[in-house]
Amino acid sequence: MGEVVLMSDARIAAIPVRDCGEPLRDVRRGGVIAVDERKSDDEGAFAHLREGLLNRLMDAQDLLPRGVRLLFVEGYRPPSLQRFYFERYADELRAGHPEWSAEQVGAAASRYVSPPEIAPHSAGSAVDLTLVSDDGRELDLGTRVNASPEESEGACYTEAENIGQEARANRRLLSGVLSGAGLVNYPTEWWHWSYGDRYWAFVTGADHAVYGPVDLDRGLGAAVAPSPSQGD
Ligand SMILES: C[C@@H](N)C(=O)N[C@H](C)C(=O)O
Ligand SMILES: [Zn+2]
Repeated sequence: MGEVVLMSDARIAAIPVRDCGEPLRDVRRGGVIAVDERKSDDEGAFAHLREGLLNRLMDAQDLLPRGVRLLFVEGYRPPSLQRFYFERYADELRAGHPEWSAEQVGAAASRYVSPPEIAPHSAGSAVDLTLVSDDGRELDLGTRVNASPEESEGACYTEAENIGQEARANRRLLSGVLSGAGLVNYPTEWWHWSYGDRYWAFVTGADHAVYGPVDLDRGLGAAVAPSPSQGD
């Protein structure tokens, strides 16, 4: 397995954000991408992505062989929800490892949930997804989407070796089409991919991220971009 750089790494937070102001779009419009409702919320926030990411997802869909589709699970996540996920998991880790320092808890938590300050989902620049057959059956990717490192004994890591051959082949297929469309993977989660955020900038060598945190503008599904220098 190659080096795993966690979201909590100081090199990620150090990357400046110059938000391009692109809107959020609803993935459900147009019906090109299959959408799973397991993360749905009253406002449909979960189904939103930055336009540039959605376009790339549609490119990736086109690269898949006949009979296989992307299954979108979660995109935009309001900062309050991100904080809730992060704190809940950090609490679990603290309870299991009372001897850990705050830094150890933060790093371990960021294997599975991004620190709220840099969260790509809250920028509309990350997507959790898997593969389905035409008849809606989820393909074997080795673990369920959102299996934690503890639950999956590390099999959630994209390059984990404790998964079967079919799951490995399906991960290769998913990685091939998403990388081909310009997305980058978070290596602790086979289902988490992003474009335009700080992690993407780190992996691709871009000198800044193009998407920072946004608010969902109710009704319009547009993004309210923060000040362009945010994160500098
Ligand atoms: C919680 C999981 N679905 C996820 O999205 N994790 C990444 C690292 C995140 O929170 O950005
Ligand atoms: Zn994710």
